[in-house]
Amino acid sequence: MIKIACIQSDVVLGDSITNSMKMKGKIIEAINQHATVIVLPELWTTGYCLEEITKHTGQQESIISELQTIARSHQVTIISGSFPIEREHGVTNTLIVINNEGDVVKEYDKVHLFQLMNEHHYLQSGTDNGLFTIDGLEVAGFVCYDLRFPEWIQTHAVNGAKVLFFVAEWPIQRMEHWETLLKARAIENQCYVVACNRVGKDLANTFGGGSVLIDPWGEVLVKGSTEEEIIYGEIDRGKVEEIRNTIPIFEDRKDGIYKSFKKNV
Ligand SMILES: NC(=O)CCC(=O)C(=O)O
Repeated sequence: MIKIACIQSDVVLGDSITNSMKMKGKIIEAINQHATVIVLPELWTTGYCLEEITKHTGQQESIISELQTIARSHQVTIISGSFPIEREHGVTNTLIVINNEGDVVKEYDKVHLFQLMNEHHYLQSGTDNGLFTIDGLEVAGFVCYDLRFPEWIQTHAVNGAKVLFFVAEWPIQRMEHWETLLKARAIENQCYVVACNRVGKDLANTFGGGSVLIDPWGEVLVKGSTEEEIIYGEIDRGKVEEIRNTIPIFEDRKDGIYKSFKKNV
């Protein structure tokens, strides 16, 4: 069993220092509750202050380094939400994974930028996949709007992922979509889904929380409210195999037919 914690926090817009001080306290709280995998939301250090995002990118490295120290000292994995990262071609919205030895083992740049929140004007999208491992278990991580692209997620399941992590700033008016899509991704991929969303408001949006742990049969094991809180749940490594043996969708897929699809009319 792997004990997971999702830290569903509020974010002070454009204040990486305040946000990181608060988050470090919450991570220690989760460690004291014996969580060994800790998940944080999307852009939790800055929020969506995209117009001035380049002012904040310089502060991210030292925050990531502090998280690495916590991960190493307490031997926990931190799926540390996403950060604005300055790259040669521009700023990316990047999921960072730190393993229980304190090493950054994955940097996944959000592939699908969300136009409704102006990401395409300020950020660059990624092209790499979200696969990584936790103690030998193959898993994958995604950022918020990526959730709406089932082919992208399923490609990771076909390539071995057994747990799908989503980090998000998902507004409250679309919570029905959030819950339905997360459940669908769990059922259609026969994977655990772990999703961590922020709460609170920025200048344009109120965010809905509702962080959740769903098993590979689609059962919701634990679900957050619309307030700040840490939700806890457990992943049973054997459960994915059990569900995949019951309905063997990965054996029954017809990849060849999907790829050779031609419209005849
Ligand atoms: N931060 C995001 O990518 C938000 C995605 C979202 O709200 C949606 O409805 O999709």
